[in-house]
Amino acid sequence: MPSSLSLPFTPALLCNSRDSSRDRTHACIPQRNNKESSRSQSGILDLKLSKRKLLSYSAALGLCRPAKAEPESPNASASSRLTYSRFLRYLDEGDVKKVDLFENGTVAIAEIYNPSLDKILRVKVQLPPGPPETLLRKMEERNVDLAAHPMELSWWPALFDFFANFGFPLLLLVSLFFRTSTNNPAGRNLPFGLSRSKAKFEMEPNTGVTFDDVAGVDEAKQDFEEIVEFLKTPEKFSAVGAKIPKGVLLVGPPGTGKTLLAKAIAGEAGVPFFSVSGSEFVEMFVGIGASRVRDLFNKAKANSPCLIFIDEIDAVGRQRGTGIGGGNDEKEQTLNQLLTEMDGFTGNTGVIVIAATNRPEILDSALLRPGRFDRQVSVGLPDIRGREEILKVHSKNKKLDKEVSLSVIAMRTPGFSGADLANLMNEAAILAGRRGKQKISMKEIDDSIDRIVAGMEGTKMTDGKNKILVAYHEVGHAVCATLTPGHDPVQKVTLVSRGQARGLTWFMPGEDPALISRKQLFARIVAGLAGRAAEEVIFGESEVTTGAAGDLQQITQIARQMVTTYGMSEIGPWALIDPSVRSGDVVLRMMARNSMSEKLAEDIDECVKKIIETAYVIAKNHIRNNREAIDKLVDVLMEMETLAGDEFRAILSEFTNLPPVQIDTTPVRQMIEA
Ligand SMILES: Nc1ncnc2c1ncn2[C@@H]1O[C@H](COP(=O)(O)OP(=O)(O)OP(=O)(O)O)[C@@H](O)[C@H]1O
Ligand SMILES: [Zn+2]
Repeated sequence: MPSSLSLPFTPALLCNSRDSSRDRTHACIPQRNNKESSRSQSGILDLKLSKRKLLSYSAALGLCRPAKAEPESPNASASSRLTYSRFLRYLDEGDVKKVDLFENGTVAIAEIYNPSLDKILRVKVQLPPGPPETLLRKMEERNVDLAAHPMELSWWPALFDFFANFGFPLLLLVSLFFRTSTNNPAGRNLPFGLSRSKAKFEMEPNTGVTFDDVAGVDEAKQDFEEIVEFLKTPEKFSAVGAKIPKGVLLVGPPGTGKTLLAKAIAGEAGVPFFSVSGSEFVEMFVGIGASRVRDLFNKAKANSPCLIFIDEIDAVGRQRGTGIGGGNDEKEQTLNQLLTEMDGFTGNTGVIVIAATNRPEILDSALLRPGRFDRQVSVGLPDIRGREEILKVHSKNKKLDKEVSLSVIAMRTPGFSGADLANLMNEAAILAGRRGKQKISMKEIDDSIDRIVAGMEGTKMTDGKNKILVAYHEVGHAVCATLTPGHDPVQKVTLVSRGQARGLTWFMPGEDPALISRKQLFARIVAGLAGRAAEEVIFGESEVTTGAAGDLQQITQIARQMVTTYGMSEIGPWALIDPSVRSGDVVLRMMARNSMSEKLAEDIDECVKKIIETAYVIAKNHIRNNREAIDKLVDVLMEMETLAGDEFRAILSEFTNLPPVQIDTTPVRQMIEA
């Protein structure tokens, strides 16, 4: 079976973490394929091997430069790169001897035996974020000497790499540098007029953003009210000897409005807003970051009261002294300078520093000490009410059709961040424009959600065996989901491909995924297995395809989490894996597994297997017992290509008694408001 057929149903009914809710909304969808970062938020269902990961994985592969010196080269050093796929090949052949993992397991330095040279070569391999457990297991099985370093790879191998690529031009640059600096004995200037103190920060005298522009983060806004007051009238606080925090750490996943919130604080207080990104502080030349920090604080103090916003503080604020060879001097100097500046605020200088990160756990503890960033404010992904509020903000300047219901959109978009929702409304407006409409209708919004979640619409499948197979696979998902108590209702089933998915079955969530019962999780496993079950029952065991790969990854993940995280198995209500062990933290995950007894690890596998086997039997029974209905549904789907949830249920109910469907936001709202 061609691998292109793989993942026709990329099962998202089966949720994940950052996108957990989203997946829940739309079963059978691939993870979003738009801007994604490896920064993930631990959530109720953290699917490590989600499609999102697979996408970023292939992106990582795509990013690998053609190996400059593959291990065949006798000159290979650790800075020689090897593509991930070639690395896997060496691993399969047993030629990988030693692997050191860095950067949370995303970068490996591997020692590989090259038989033709009879030599061991050191290469650098970019791994996908959160390398699959199977990769670790494979390395263990092949007796690879594996060491994980909870630190970042020091800058010098990167420099090595840089020299290997740009050695000659760099020599030229260096000679130019000396020429210019001899002209300027103070050495204050760098080549080509790049002044050492050239500020890389931006200053907005008035952001024009207010709290009304930031929705769904009421608690965070409350936390900042006092700071706004202070920035408005610092003297009021100084007069009574009140000490106002100098630094606040804003923690939250990407796109949740951290920058917007910081701007709104400055806007509400009517003070200038200085912003800089942590990664911009750090430059190749040691000392520049520190001088930029000095510069920034000097300018801020001269403009007080004001607000400094440091985005991605983790880029400079990681724990110090952890790189190979003692760490990265430039970063350390920058961080030290930042600490010095913050300590240097005596009394109320009227400068507040807000820093944003989505990885507070990797920050140097010195940053979090009293007098520095000693307050933390969290902004999470918005809940259903928050999404509705954010949608209101972003539909203010848009012409919406009367039938457009923001609460229905909010319901259909669990897992979306504020930035995603802003993007959604914009996409819908563009689509309406392209369709020559005067107003945005629900159709444009629905299409935009599909596009954001599942990717661009693909080419139509031609009639033939593959199309029939995908139709049975999708109808299998939809029928089993409908017949299994606890599953969300089908929103639509379609053979229109999107992204890498050949067909999709979408579900309408009944509520936000804050609390999911065991029954619901089990129902997702049954429905997730139903595509494969349909293939097997209808076409025979030997005809099943690679199309269920994504489904299987997701349901396995859910089953494993039921056992290890949610205490929903015979092992009992224990957290067998520390929830802080997030999908990306491969090092911690390995340690967690290693610290477990053999017996416990076996028991976990046994329970996971049992859950999946039971669910598979149920799914196959549903397919066998409803064959007539399924055949009819496949006929109609082949003809129409897309079936709306109601149409689907109407046909299915001709053959079987269906449980009543409730697609109504009211109960959710009542629940939230209660
Ligand atoms: N809570 C929100 N209310 C209204 N709009 C929002 C909200 N959150 C995000 N947005 C929209 O998304 C855009 C991007 O958000 P912003 O840059 O503030 O996120 P961020 O958390 O700083 O992201 P990152 O971590 O990626 O820097 C905003 O300009 C705004 O249009
Ligand atoms: Zn499927």
